[in-house]
Amino acid sequence: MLSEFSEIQGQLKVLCEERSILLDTLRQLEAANIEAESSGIHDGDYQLSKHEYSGIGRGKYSEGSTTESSGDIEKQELEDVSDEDETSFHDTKEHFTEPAVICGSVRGAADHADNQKENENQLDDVERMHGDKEDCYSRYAQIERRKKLPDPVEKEKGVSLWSMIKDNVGKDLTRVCLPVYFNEPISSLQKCFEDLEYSYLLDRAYKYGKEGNSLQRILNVAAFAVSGYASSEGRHCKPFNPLLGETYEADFPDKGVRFFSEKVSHHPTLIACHCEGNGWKFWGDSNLRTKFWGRSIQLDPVGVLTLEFDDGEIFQWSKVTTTIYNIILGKLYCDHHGLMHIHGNREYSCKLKFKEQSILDRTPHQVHGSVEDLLGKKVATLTGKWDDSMYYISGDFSGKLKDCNPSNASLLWKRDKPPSNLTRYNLTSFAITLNELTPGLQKLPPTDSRLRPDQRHLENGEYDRANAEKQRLERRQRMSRKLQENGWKPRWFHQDSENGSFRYTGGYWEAREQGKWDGCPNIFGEFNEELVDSSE
Ligand SMILES: CC(C)CCC[C@@H](C)[C@H]1CC[C@H]2[C@@H]3CC=C4C[C@@H](O)CC[C@]4(C)[C@H]3CC[C@]12C
Repeated sequence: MLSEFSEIQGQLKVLCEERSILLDTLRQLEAANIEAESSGIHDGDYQLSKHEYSGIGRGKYSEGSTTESSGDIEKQELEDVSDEDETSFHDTKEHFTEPAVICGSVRGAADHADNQKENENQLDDVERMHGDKEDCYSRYAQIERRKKLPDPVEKEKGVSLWSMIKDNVGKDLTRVCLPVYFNEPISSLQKCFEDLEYSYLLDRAYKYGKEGNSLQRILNVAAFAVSGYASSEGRHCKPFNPLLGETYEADFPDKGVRFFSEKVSHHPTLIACHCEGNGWKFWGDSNLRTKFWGRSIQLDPVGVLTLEFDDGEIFQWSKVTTTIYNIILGKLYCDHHGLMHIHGNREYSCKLKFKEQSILDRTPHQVHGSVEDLLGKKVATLTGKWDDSMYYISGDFSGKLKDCNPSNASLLWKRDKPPSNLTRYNLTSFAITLNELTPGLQKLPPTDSRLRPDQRHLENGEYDRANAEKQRLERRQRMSRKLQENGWKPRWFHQDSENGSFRYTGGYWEAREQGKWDGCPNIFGEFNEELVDSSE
């Protein structure tokens, strides 16, 4: 009896080991997949050698396999982001762990010298600021949105993963479909809208600028640029790579914004977006340049984001580098680092430094920076963390943050609390609402991400069906190169012939009003598979 038990225990141990090796291998595959997608190489362009697969079977794996499989990927060197000649920033962790905060949204930066005595409790201030946020919202219609994802229909199955690998040993990866196991039920088009979760900062920036407070305007814009990163904390799954021509609309009257995005190119992968709020417009297109470092992947977003206020003030910036660590072994996490320069066309510009996390760093995710006037004089200092909050102090404290009294710090932005119903995807409350088919969405075009079947099945926890559909749609995706070569054009964006950036051509919301979707093909439907083969 005892020996039987220990035998079973031994078998279990072997199975567990095999499972974790399998998961690591899948991570590697998926990592190669990310690299390929963003370099314009499609999922099917890999070959995984029999040697590597049989390695899995034997309980070993080759660490270099992803590098090998991505051998033909165009390797682009990174621009050297040298910050040496930039502002020298001081580590503020001693001073800003528990600052007493004055709400940035209530007063202008200039008043602060008189208000040093004010030592209010941080919580009250956050509430006060959030009260201000509510004020912004209450003008708009309220829409009832879901608080959690649907309960999964099936249980998650490790076993089917194993059989997937087992069944594909030695096969050309063109024929292998990577399982949805590593995906989150959100497409990259929807993920772009996550950057607008804290769009109230832009409403606030607009209001301040209109009142003549341009310093508060840029401070809120800077907080907005940082706030977009908050949702990436604790997220370990990959968004769905949209099909060419796939779109996503987000009409959020409750936030006073309307967002629209389209996948405008598959080779290279490019997404364009356009968002309108009260008194401002925000647009951009994004492409990722990737570098594979063995254990980590570095993603460098290429492209400029533009924010234009109705009074003509414009701000432009680019996103910083994101590195995903531990893609082979260990706990996967991502960090954002580098310099973000927010260029304004009027009085102020802003420089923000996202500090690279080091192993010994007790306070990771720090962001420091300053606002400069036209003469380069620092008029305000910013400090905070991209996954938590941003504060400012008026005046130049970049060189002497240590001497400054933390009660001067004013809160600009604080991240919302995580939802009470955490899923394995770690979506924020906002992200949970993005793929919901709310009652008002009957007139969606056939290209909307919400109608993508594999993503819907994953959201419902129907993993087998999701995998089958993903495989079918990936075959369709392989036609994209041919389509583009044959002159395929985005439906809602136009590429500027001079700088290559994409601008919204208009008409989407008007077409939606009438439910008229001429020129919007049923990209998720059935297609002629012969066309796929001829394109390869
Ligand atoms: C199996 C492995 C390697 C899966 C890793 C998946 C996750 C962590 C990766 C896949 C794609 C990544 C995203 C791709 C693009 C951007 C835009 C950038 O401006 C901010 C980071 C962000 C939002 C990345 C965050 C991390 C991310 C979601």
